Amino acid sequence: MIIIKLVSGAQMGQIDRYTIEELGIDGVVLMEQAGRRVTEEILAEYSALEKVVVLAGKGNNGGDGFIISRLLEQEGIAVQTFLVGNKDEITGDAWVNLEILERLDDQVTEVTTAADVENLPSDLKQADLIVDAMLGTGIKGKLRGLFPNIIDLVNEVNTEVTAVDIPSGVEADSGIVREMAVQAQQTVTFALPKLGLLLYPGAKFVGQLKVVDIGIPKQAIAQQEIETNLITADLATKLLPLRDDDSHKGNYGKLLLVAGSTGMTGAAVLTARASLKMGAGLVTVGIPSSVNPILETKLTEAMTYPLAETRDGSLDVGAIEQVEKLMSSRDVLAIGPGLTTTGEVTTVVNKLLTKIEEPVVVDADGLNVIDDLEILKEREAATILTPHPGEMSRLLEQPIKEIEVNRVAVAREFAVEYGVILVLKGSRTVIATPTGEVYINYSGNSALATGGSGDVLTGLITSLVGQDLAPVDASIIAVYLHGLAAEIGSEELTKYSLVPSDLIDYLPQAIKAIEN
Ligand SMILES: NC(=O)C1=CN([C@@H]2O[C@H](COP(=O)(O)OP(=O)(O)OC[C@H]3O[C@@H](n4cnc5c(N)ncnc54)[C@H](O)[C@@H]3O)[C@@H](O)[C@H]2O)[C@@H](O)CC1
Ligand SMILES: [K+]
Repeated sequence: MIIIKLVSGAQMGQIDRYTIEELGIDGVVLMEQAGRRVTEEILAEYSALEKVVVLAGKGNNGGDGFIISRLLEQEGIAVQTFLVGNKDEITGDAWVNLEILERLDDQVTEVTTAADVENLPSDLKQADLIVDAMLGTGIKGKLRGLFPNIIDLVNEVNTEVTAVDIPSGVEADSGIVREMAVQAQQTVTFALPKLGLLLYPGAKFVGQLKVVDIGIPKQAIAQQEIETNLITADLATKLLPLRDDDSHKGNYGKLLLVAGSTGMTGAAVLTARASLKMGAGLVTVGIPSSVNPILETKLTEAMTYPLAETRDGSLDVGAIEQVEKLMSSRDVLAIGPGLTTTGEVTTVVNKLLTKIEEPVVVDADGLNVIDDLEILKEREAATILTPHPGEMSRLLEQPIKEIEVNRVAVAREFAVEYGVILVLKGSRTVIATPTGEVYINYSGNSALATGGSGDVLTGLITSLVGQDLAPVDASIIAVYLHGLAAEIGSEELTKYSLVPSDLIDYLPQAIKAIEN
């Protein structure tokens, strides 16, 4: 599948409602499929189950749990079902399934008091598997009642857990975990992945994620406007530009990278090398003149251009005209890595953002010195901003924490408001477009959490924009390959030892993996 849509809890609810009310597929039928699919995944994963504990909540997630209890019993497995709540509080489809279970004489034990909770640990410990069907997409606010205690117990025992739809305690819309959530080894989710399964901190609790079809028709999904997509390998493959044998360097873009300053030439080198390795035609690095000789020795294929500088070795306003001139024969500008924020850098960056008529990628110090966001709205060519949460926090004048718990919404609102492509970095990088489309990246690991990896990403994005890719497509491929190179590289070098220049060395393997 090339595009995988990601849904919020509310969107999934709408899809369910449409399926039931407009299409007339009974909710009990959907629930039966849901329970059956989870049971199949459990049986496929665990071949020798003897004892299973199903923990059910009072909503439809619990209803799925009752079905799983019934189906596992039918397989000859000893199942104990606990309902966190009173039986007489159960309604609708969940009630139908609770009744069936009771008619089959499969006991459902109510857990309603602290004393009941104290009795749970021995059963949890003795089980081969716990099925978490307590809370699904219907969770609201802080965990109430006995849930915090029960979730603690589940996480303390050594028994493996399969979560139904979403680990209890994780919010489907955001991945927010208010105080705790069930730590699952496997999560079987219905129809479409929920955002909260991919976004941190929720993602940590999911274990292996399986998305199963429960018979919701495509039409019900199409009827929802879903603007959040998962970046898949297939999507990266589809977008990767082909290279024609009958081509020359002019076909692959002329890049100008304005980067580096005294003490930070490495940033310029990483950006330039990454852009070349991604296939750029011609790369020029504009750098404060006194450090130009360093770049000349560190870079072989790229050209360098000494720019006017102040006494401290950072850009001087004289660089504005120089860059404008250079850009008259270049296709794309990247500005920011290693520039520093001192002296006249602010004026240089802000002026260039208003003057340059080609696409611009702004990163690092380039982002830190934007003093008026309104100038972004006035640009006609594409602008790609690649902040990490700290830079985003400065741009928006909002605490990092608020950005971290709201990555998708923050990125989307900013991209729409200012008409830019926003690449909000972090585990699960979020790319948002001026029309409000969002792409979430799944590749990558903690090896990327080190100074310099952002410079590599900037090089990749700029390179692909230079190769005439739409800015959003360039960002999608770059972010995906960047993460994939980290995954491949850290297999050999470990997540500790992989450094950004290694990322560039592993880029060819990442490209090979997605090349058709
Ligand atoms: N709607 C449908 O047609 C289908 C829904 N399915 C299941 O239904 C689930 C959603 O069901 P519901 O909307 O009933 O919601 P849930 O079952 O996820 O949760 C609702 C229950 O949790 C309680 N609750 C909510 N927040 C709480 C908190 N913070 N602390 C303590 N208790 C809290 C509510 O009082 C209510 O009893 C999905 O996750 C999925 O598992 C599946 O059966 C497939 C079909
Ligand atoms: K659950």
